[in-house]
Amino acid sequence: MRASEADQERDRREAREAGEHPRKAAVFGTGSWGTAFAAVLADAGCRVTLWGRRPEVVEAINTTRRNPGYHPDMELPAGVRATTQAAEAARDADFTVLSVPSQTLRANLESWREMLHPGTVLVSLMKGVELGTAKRMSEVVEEVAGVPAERVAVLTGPNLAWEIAARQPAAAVAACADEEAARAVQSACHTPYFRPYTSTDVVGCELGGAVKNVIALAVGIADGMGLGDNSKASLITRGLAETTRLGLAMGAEAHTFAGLAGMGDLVATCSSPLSRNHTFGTNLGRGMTLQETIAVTKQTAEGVKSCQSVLDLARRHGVEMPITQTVVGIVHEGKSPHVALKELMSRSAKPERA
Ligand SMILES: NC(=O)C1=CN([C@@H]2O[C@H](COP(=O)(O)OP(=O)(O)OC[C@H]3O[C@@H](n4cnc5c(N)ncnc54)[C@H](O)[C@@H]3O)[C@@H](O)[C@H]2O)C=CC1
Ligand SMILES: O=C(CO)COP(=O)(O)O
Repeated sequence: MRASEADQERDRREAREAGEHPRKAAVFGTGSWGTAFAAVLADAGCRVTLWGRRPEVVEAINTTRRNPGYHPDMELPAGVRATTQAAEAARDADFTVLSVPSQTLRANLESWREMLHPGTVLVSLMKGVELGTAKRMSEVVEEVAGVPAERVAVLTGPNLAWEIAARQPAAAVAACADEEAARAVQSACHTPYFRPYTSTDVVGCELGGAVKNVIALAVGIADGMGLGDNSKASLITRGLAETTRLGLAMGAEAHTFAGLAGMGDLVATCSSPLSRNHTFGTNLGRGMTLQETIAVTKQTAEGVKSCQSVLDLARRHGVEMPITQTVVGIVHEGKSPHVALKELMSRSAKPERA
């Protein structure tokens, strides 16, 4: 047993001996990340109830300890059980973890809000911005659940679900306006392979997660067009610059974008064939139409919708986001990647700055 495992086992034993109950987490969403994160929480010592809307998925999890559609090779720990009953999942939960597609959060949470355990900390795993309102997920949670910012946390970082499900080492950020709540989330999901740091910069952490999906679409498009590593590195670097520019205009802290929620997640997502956003972009860059690309995409690629709300935020805050604008042009306005690239490269010359 490694030192940190031994420490954690000792903490759990001491907690049991002190008569403390194991922490309970409800995870709403049995997709790729909800399922993998449920395993992280259970590995960290939480009792976890997963809510899923599809009875056959819930049944498979409870009878085979596997979620065949998303993680056929991962055996879920004994501490995870699933239900289709939201009230059952939410009951007594110290942490209520939300992992449904961002654009469905508002409607889902409206139906769950009466069931939430009083005092629960709501934790968003989602990396999108709501269409129309341009609200970040934590803002939607506060508004719909009627809870203060001090009880709404965000868990983000370079966390491709398949790698976490394989228990490969990764770091993350647990962010909340209330540092103590951020620490509670950190402790609830800290395992020998999953190392969360804390932050109070919720705005920066959420923007890092949402905008990297848009930049990953751009990098995927470039890959699909057959462009090489210089193009990719330029998009990643200038993508981070425009993310930081938006973040600063919205009150985020600059260093967040150099950290796991910014640079870390951007690099992971833009480099990985596991990324749904990157793959979506690659298909577009290879010449598939939007409809063909949507048809072959089986999971949530948040950047496809959120590129519009990110651009909306940029306009509201008077910030230039040329890569985001280019992605919106290709994905939603039928612009050819070749024309869009030419336009991006022919912008006026500028000094390099964030
Ligand atoms: N998969 C990953 O590697 C990571 C994903 N995320 C974020 O986590 C969030 C969830 O993503 P994934 O689990 O990967 O997506 P997914 O596409 O794998 O799963 C989405 C889940 O939501 C369910 N769902 C779809 N529409 C719904 C609706 N209207 N109401 C209720 N449930 C609905 C699906 O049945 C599925 O269980 C996204 O915001 C994503 O950006 C964050 C980090 C890593
Ligand atoms: O957020 C992710 C990794 O941190 C997953 O990225 P995709 O949604 O593009 O698969």
